[in-house]
Amino acid sequence: MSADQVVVHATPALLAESAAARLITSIVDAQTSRGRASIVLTGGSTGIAVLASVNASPARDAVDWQRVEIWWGDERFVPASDKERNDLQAYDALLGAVPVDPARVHRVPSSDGKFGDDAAAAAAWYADQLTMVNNEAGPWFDVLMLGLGEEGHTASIFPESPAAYDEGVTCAVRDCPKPPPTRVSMTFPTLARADEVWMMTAGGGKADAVGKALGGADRTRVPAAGPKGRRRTLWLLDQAATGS
Ligand SMILES: O=C(O)[C@H](O)[C@@H](O)[C@H](O)[C@H](O)COP(=O)(O)O
Repeated sequence: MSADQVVVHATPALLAESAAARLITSIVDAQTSRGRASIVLTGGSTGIAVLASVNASPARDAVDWQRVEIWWGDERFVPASDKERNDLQAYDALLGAVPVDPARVHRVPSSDGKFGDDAAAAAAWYADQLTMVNNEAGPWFDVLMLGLGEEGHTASIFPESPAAYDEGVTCAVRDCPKPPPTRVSMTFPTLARADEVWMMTAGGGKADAVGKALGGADRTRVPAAGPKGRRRTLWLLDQAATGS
């Protein structure tokens, strides 16, 4: 596994624009070489800003949006219409403006969906979808995007939480320190199934977590240290998140 690569941009806006350009190119490259592309979206301000930048990009429609498999690394387990939903924020930022194939947009069930308030059942269903769709050898995802929190969480895996030790495909997260409290998250084994992992964050508040993760912290204590791409792991940061 190659060493993590760090790319630093002067501002959060440049980070979002650059990551958006990188994402468009990565999807086009995957579709050219493999006939399809599979990406994992993240919630959080940086993750959504990247999607908005993709939508605003003149190159947006270089992507064949019909042939993109779209997943979420984590989702807030709230009603489908709740603006806290990562999928709703992704639709507002990008997915509502491009011709995605609904059958290829893999949304995590909501708390008012077919499993009611059973987050574990929703997580299990999502795990089944992941294993059913990704039934070939090799990476499940071309690009897996993640944010991270000031205390080092990524997706909805928080330090020293049960999710940090879960060896399944997905898990239900309860009493999450970051509201909303109940979520569904991919686990470390699933976050390890990407060709490329992009850790994307901005702001001085994240500098300590970034430094610890890049410094080889244990993933159970600093979950952002865990996810690594099979071919490449990129840290896409603004200057403030480097702490310098
Ligand atoms: O659903 C979520 O909340 C996200 O997946 C979460 O992991 C997020 O990416 C980080 O908390 C960073 O969020 P910010 O970029 O807003 O700080």
